[in-house]
Amino acid sequence: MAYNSIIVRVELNHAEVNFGQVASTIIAAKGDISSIDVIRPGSDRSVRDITIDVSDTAEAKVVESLRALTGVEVINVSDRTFLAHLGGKVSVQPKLPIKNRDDLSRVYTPGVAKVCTSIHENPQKAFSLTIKRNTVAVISDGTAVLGLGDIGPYAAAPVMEGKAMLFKQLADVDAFPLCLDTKDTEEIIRTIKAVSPIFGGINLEDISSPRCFEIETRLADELDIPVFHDDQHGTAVVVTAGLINALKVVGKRMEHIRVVVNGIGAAGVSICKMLLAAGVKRLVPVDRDGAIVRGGTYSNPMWNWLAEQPQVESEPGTLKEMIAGADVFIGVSRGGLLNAEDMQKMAPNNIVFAMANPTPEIDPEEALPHVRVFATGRSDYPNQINNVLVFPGIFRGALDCRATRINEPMKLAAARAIASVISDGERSEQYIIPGIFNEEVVARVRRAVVETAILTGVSRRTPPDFR
Ligand SMILES: NC(=O)C1=CN([C@@H]2O[C@H](COP(=O)(O)OP(=O)(O)OC[C@H]3O[C@@H](n4cnc5c(N)ncnc54)[C@H](O)[C@@H]3O)[C@@H](O)[C@H]2O)C=CC1
Ligand SMILES: CC(=O)C(=O)O
Ligand SMILES: [Mg+2]
Repeated sequence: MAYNSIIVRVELNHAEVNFGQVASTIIAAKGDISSIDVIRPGSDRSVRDITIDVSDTAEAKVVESLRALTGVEVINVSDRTFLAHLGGKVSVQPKLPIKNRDDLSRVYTPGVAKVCTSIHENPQKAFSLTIKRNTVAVISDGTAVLGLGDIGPYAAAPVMEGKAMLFKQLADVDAFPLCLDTKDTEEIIRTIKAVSPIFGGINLEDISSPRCFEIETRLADELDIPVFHDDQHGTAVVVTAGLINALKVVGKRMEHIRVVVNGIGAAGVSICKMLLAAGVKRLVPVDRDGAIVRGGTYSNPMWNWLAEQPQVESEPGTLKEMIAGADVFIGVSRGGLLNAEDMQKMAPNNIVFAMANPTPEIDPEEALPHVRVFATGRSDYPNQINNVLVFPGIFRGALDCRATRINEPMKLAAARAIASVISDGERSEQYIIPGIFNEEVVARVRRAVVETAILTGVSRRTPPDFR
């Protein structure tokens, strides 16, 4: 169930109603009052803003009950989430002021010309003399936005702006959202290559599979800056980190577990690949039409790759059949596919990562009594497994060492670094993955990424703290 925060502005006629009755009405309609602001006091009438946390399903009921209360006039209902988006969420700020003509002639023409000439003579100077060294593009075509599907480039923008905010706040990376009005693979590749000179890295986001695989591979090969499809690799890294710790909690090992991954799209393919690299020996990838089996033939080339892996089971079946006896379920598909009965069919000491956003594959309240370690992609339950734990630190490290790419060893090092933030004494069912605001996360991921980039020969610079 999704929760929202609304602000209801009400005028109370004190001869007919008191605030206690208003509060009781809200609570009876399943709203939770988090703050009250008096906008206009008065002995006969007063105006107040009441901030109410409420589930999606109860929101209309709360407002209707207030409207029905004698002596209450509902003046306005505003949704705090929409308010936070008014005018967008990011802006571009100059780093120095232009106070006089002298400043002007330095940052712009004529002074700027000699800097341009210098970069023309040595293009590598773009890293030191432009925003390239700290700027990443967050690029989507809007075809697989969260679990909402193909909602197009305009509707994708709030997610891309949100990622840009997270890049800046968590890792001081300047990120710019770009939403492309094309779904054509070649046109996307051409466009990204054409805009790439100003960027030090490309974070691909919410591009549906299987196009995302070719787009990323081609760009990574054809550009000399890191190209990272966050939904594939960011997700695989954070899942691997969470699983390393969850297995320690339940006392199982990668080599012995049977894992069902549901939703073999961008995130699912990359998760399967990383789990195989991490030592999983029994893997059941499942998509809409059921299990992808060893020896099967599919139109999706990545599914064919999976069908060739010896660790992939050969038994066909639906998700509900395949989940029986599984030690681990990882969902990167869509919301509301499973129920308590399915959880009960799993092996004892089961681990469930229901990561579809914004609605997980199973309602957490329904799952929790039947699952030993439970995680979602959401921030309102413990164990938020979300790629936001990965992309800021990975790019911080890659930019700092001017990596030409983000390779497999760098991703595995990042996963281990995230898992290592939680000590043996701290680890528990409710704490397998560090919180997003834990400053150790970016610091450790950055360090692991830079060290591994240097070791694997993809860095072009050694940051001062590594010399
Ligand atoms: N928590 C996190 O950090 C992340 C969560 N996700 C979530 O994972 C989901 C998938 O994301 P992407 O891989 O980027 O999308 P995608 O569009 O590339 O892949 C989705 C896959 O799920 C499959 N699918 C849809 N309905 C299904 C069903 N009923 N049963 C089995 N498979 C089904 C589709 O056929 C497709 O292969 C989304 O809900 C997204 O929000 C994705 C990335 C990170
Ligand atoms: C978190 C994320 O990237 C997604 O749900 O698509
Ligand atoms: Mg995404």
